[in-house]
Amino acid sequence: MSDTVDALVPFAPDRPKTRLSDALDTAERREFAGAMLSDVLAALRAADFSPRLLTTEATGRDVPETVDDRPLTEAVNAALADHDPSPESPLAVVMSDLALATPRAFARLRRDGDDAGDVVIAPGRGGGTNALLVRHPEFRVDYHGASYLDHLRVARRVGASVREVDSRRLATDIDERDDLTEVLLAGDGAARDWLRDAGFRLDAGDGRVSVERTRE
Ligand SMILES: Nc1nc2c(ncn2[C@@H]2O[C@H](COP(=O)(O)OP(=O)(O)OP(=O)(O)O)[C@@H](O)[C@H]2O)c(=O)[nH]1
Ligand SMILES: C[C@H](OP(=O)(O)O)C(=O)O
Repeated sequence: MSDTVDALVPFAPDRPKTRLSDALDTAERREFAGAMLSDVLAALRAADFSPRLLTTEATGRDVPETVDDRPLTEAVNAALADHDPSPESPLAVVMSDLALATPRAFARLRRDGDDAGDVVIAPGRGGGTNALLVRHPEFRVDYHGASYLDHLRVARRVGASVREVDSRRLATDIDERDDLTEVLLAGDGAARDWLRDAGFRLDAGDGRVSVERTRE
């Protein structure tokens, strides 16, 4: 396997993070999604991945990108077909909202050896699939819903072995207001800084840790 592994990072800057609408307005969601993406790209690079955005519109960022406005599953499957993954040329698919991800956590996806796995899955809390590393040419994705279970089924159908990465940092995707607590507790990058600058603070007032916004 070459030293650097290609990593596709789906990104939808046109309608970012709608489930955070109760915490952030549209412009803020765009900025915060961009900050999380910056953290993910930096951690991937530090773990020797070579990231490429799969984005619904051009971002102007200093990273290679493919613009594809088809729905997520269709766009990722087109990229998988195009890449034709193999043990010598794997393709990772990593979501852009993993604000706690570290180089060390991403490095766990790309372990070599006999038990490396034809498909490596880092499940998200709640049944999603936050990161994949695909070495099998016939594996295809089916996102949304309990995609983790769907991906286990797809792997079984095409005869691909599965290795699972059980990592709190990869399992924590930032979708809802409560998830912002995790960013303030365990993040150390641009997303954590963005939240602090926007006035978000941890609040342990009633014994349960949550976030409060001290100013708009
Ligand atoms: N290229 C592409 N990326 C997408 C699309 N939908 C979501 N994404 C990205 O896929 C990842 C997971 O997205 P989700 O958390 O399911 O959805 P989201 O759009 O970020 O947020 P919600 O609007 O709250 O569902 C994130 O990196 C998104 O930017 C899409 O249609 N095309
Ligand atoms: C893309 C989707 O993300 P979620 O809706 O679980 O955040 C999934 O992982 O299937």
